[in-house]
Amino acid sequence: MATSPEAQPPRKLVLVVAAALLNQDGEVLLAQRPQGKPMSGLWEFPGGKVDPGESPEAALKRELREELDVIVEEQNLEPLTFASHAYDSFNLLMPLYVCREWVGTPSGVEGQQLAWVDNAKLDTFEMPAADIPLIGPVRSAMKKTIVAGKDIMDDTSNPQKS
Ligand SMILES: Nc1nc2c([nH]c(=O)n2[C@H]2C[C@H](O)[C@@H](COP(=O)(O)OP(=O)(O)OP(=O)(O)O)O2)c(=O)[nH]1
Repeated sequence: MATSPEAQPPRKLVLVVAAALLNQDGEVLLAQRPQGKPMSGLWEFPGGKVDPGESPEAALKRELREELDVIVEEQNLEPLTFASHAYDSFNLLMPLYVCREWVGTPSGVEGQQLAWVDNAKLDTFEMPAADIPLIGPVRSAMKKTIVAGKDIMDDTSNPQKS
């Protein structure tokens, strides 16, 4: 007998916010989930759960400070896309922001490995199932950085363009 959606056990909704930090070379920062946590070893976008009463942007600013020791301004968090994924025990809803400006050098405060990853290598990092549909939009944002950077270089090397 086919199961109707109503027959599925209820899962709680978990709201997580995450950031694709993009550097000037068009690379994105990924963090490896530490041992002892669910999905350990997989590579994810830095972020975490939104606390009750907290705005998504405030939560992301807090998580990036706690996890990476970087300061971001909310105005530098640009909404990109979101993930909506049914894990076995919960439904994940995860807005993903692009961040191109921050203060500080990202470091793995909680002992997590970090990697700056270029477009060509993104496929080689194993990510949580929820993140797979995010890769396309992140790649587009990475390409935009490189195109914008090239325009700036072209402008400085060609004074007649200014
Ligand atoms: N930060 C982040 N979390 C992700 C991504 N993809 C994905 O499925 N997740 C899931 C993993 C976790 O279940 C949840 C993130 O919550 P979290 O990092 O605050 O929680 P956690 O499981 O590490 O542990 P805890 O804080 O509850 O102790 O979202 C991603 O790209 N970034």
